[in-house]
Amino acid sequence: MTDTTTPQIRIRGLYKIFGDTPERMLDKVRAGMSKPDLLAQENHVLGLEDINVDMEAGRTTVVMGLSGSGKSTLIRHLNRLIDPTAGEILIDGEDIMKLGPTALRDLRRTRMSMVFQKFALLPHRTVLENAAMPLEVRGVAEAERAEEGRKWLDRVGLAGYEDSHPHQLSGGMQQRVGIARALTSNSDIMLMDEAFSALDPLIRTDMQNLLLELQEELHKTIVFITHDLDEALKLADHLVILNEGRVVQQGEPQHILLNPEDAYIEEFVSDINRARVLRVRSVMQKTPPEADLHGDVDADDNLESVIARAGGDVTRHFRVLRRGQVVGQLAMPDVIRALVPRLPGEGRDDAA
Ligand SMILES: Nc1ncnc2c1ncn2[C@@H]1O[C@H](COP(=O)(O)OP(=O)(O)OP(=O)(O)O)[C@@H](O)[C@H]1O
Repeated sequence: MTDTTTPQIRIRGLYKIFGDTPERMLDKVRAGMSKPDLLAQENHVLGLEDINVDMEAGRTTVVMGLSGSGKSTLIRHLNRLIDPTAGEILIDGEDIMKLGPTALRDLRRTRMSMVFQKFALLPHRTVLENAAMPLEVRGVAEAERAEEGRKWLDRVGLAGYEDSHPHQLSGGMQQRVGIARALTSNSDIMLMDEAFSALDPLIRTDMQNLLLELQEELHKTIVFITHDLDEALKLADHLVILNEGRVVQQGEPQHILLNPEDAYIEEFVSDINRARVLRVRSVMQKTPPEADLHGDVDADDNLESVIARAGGDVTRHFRVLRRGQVVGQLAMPDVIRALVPRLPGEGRDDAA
């Protein structure tokens, strides 16, 4: 992963108000009218309020929030299933509100793909036909689409199931077909709306790992919606937390975990297994170590593995490597401090 990034999707000052006269409600919302007041006094629903998010090319942006926080409303703006009440959505620098019907169809068919919570496979079509569907819609010849479909089915672990029908597969396998179908479309942008939420926990973990593996290789611009914080922390390069239609905090997941900006986020992250989620790079000291440390750890190791390495010895002090280069040092007290959430009355941790 490089450190230089470009936003492929930019959301600027986006508002969505549901009701009969949403534009007339904008000034009231901008003047601070709350979501409950807007509903009680004006009979309008505040879906999204002043959303500003940049989604980088080749990275995974996770939008996380509880039910009703506005996640689906947000993702549906990206392919214009919903039009905003105010604000802009730029994809590759282009304002998608200005697209004509042909350009909009092109955006939906070739520039982005979707993976749905309920898989949305065609029951009477074979697995291969489902996987190749984006190419069929574009009028690609059968032999070519079958080849592409096979390639991606193989890549998601479904070689040998080409002629099966969706109902013959388990939920996890059906979602693999959903992912293969998205990859067959060869679009840069993948929208994933609660894509793993219908799966059993172990299968869900498998699918998350599959997505991480594919992403290492393919560098898609993924927009992943979830209500599950563990999933969000695992998958996100950039994490956007929504509450009541507003972005309450966004940034690198490790940074959010170490620096919750308000009580809502603090409470949200309080139950997380920090040792598993936090990485050495986020808590190490960046100064070069002096000699005679107790071995090496990798900047991307999680703290759980460092604790295992230390074997109960709290005086251990490691050298930190990234791609074979020394990038810092990590003492066990740094690890312990990062694992204990901020106590009342203390200052917040400093993130890397
Ligand atoms: N068509 C609509 N008309 C009126 N209100 C709507 C409409 N669509 C969404 N809303 C409201 O907008 C808010 C955001 O809903 P949204 O479905 O985007 O949330 P969500 O975070 O995706 O929730 P869930 O996880 O339950 O799907 C909610 O208050 C919802 O009731």
